[in-house]
Order: sequence, then structure tokens, then C-alpha cells
Amino acid sequence: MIELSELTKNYGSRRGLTELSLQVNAGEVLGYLGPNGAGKSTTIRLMLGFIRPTSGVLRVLGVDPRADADDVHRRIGYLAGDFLVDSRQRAGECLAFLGNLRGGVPAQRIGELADRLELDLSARIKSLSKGNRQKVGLVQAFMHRPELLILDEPTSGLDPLMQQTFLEMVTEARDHGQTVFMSSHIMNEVESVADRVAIIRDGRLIATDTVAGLRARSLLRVQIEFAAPVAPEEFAALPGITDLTLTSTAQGALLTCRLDGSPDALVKAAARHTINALRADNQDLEELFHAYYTGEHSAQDAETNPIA
Ligand SMILES: Nc1ncnc2c1ncn2[C@@H]1O[C@H](COP(=O)(O)OP(=O)(O)OP(=O)(O)O)[C@@H](O)[C@H]1O
Repeated sequence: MIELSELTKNYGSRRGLTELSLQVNAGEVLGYLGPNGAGKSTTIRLMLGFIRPTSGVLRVLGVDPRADADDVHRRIGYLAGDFLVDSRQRAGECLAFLGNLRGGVPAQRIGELADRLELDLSARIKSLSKGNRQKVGLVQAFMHRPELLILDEPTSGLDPLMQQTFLEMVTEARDHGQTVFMSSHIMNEVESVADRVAIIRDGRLIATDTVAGLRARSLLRVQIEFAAPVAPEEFAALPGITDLTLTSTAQGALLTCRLDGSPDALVKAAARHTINALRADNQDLEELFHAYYTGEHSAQDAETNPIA
């Protein structure tokens, strides 16, 4: 559906994207995550053919989006990060007009989507709040059941209930065999719907993986309460242990650490003492994503990740 190969985009001396390669397969939902300024919108504008790459090759629906823009735009549902339309129009008129541009969309279909999103089609767009304007943008992207949806920060401005409705719409689109590429800067938002997640920072792709794969890679947070004091040296040098803290408690000692890989050495070291309680849980994905954001996870990690 989408194939980006060593795509680079420079804005004069400013970097937009650097040698980014990514493939999006038919029928999948891909969450495209990165902090502000990472290059998400640049990628999307390239995919729509609005801007020209400095170097590299891209194919959307099998064609070069700049060479065949009309065809690509008809077959895609696109929501821009800054969705703008003639604000004097009523929402319903605007959507009917955009529907006609795409070969005609039944009024009933527009009505159903508007009802779901609680959008008043009779309101003039200029009178709508930011979130309600975003709903107009969502309806126009979904209404013609495009084979590919490209959505730039689609939940921006939506309240939590509407975010949930939007995520249900994405799941249904996938169930109908549509492909969805959606950008976001919030992992929690995409993890429930995305089959795969791609993370970019500073214009570079730093990881792509399935949500399950990312979860498996996240570190374990471990807490062990000992019945008597223990020495930090017994644990500090164990394989896979980071961020070790050891504090005295009324009962004895509380050890906390992060664990990457096998728990065997830690469990065996701890078992030499009496343990009152033990807790281990996975770092949540938002936390893992934050580590990618801030560069704690480096390019070295990315090399071990499947970039598909
Ligand atoms: N038209 C432009 N001219 C010059 N630099 C630009 C232009 N558009 C984007 N950039 C730069 O390219 C980089 C990537 O920007 P982009 O808008 O793609 O990021 P983003 O990930 O979509 O960010 P956000 O989450 O804030 O929307 C930024 O450093 C930005 O300043």
C-alpha cells in the first residue's frame, strides 16, 4: 500500500526526513509515532505528493504520488494535521461537496458517520469548536470507504469519548480490509488499534515492530521486599539489572530495579534471603516510547528491530 525507500527531505538546510524506509501492507493499521518536529507530517505530505523528496523513492497504492496525484487522492481518505475548508459552509454542505469530488457519497453514509461522532451537519463550520471541526475532517476521510486512510494526528481536539469512537471506526475500517496509516505522539492512543508501530525521531526511523513485539521488548520493573537487610553488591552486578535502589524498611529492605532479559540470576541471588513480597510488571508502552523519544533507546536498538 505504501512503500518508502531511503526517503530524504531537506527544507533548505533544515532536515525534514533522513533516509527513511518503511512499508505498509494491505489491511494493516500502522501507528506512526514521534515527538513534535520528528517528521511525521513531512512523511505524510510526501505520501500525498504535496512536496517532492530530496532523494529516495516512494510508492503509494503502487504509483508515484506526484506523477499520479489525482488517482492517488481519489483512492485515499486523507485527514491533514491542519484540516481547512471553507468555513462559511455548513458542515453537511461541505461534506456533500467533498463527497461529489470523490465520485458521490450517499447522504445516508455521511449522516451515519456524523451521528456517530455527534456532529451537527447543519452548523456552519466557522461556528464549530476545534474538536467538532476535526469531526468534519474525520467524516470526509472515512465517508467514501477508501482503500487507504492517511490520518495526521486524527484525534487532535477530540474528547476521550470521541477518541474511543474514532478508534472503533479504525478497527471497523481494518475489518473491512482497509489500510490505515495514522500519526500520533501518544502511544496509548495507537496501541489498542495498531497492528504495527513505527517510531521516528529527528527525521529518522528508529524502530518498527508489532505492538506485541514492543511489549515483549519492554523491561520488567521488579520490587522485592526482604525480611532482613541485604547488601547492594549482591545485586548491582547481576546481568540485565539497571536502576537498582535498595532502601531500609521497618521489616528489612526494599529492592527495586529494572530487568532486561532472563530473571534467573536475580531470582537466585534473592532466594538466598527470606522474601516477604515480590512484584514484577512490564514497563508500559508509553514509558518505552518515552525512552525512544528521549534517545535512551539508541540506533543500536533499532538495528535489532525488524524494520519491515
Ligand atoms: N515548510 C517547511 N520549511 C522548513 N522546515 C520545515 C517545513 N516543514 C517542516 N519543517 C521542519 O521539518 C521538521 C519535521 O517537521 P514535521 O512537521 O514533519 O514534524 P511532525 O513530526 O509532524 O511534528 P508535529 O508533531 O509537531 O506536527 C521540523 O524540524 C520542521 O521544523
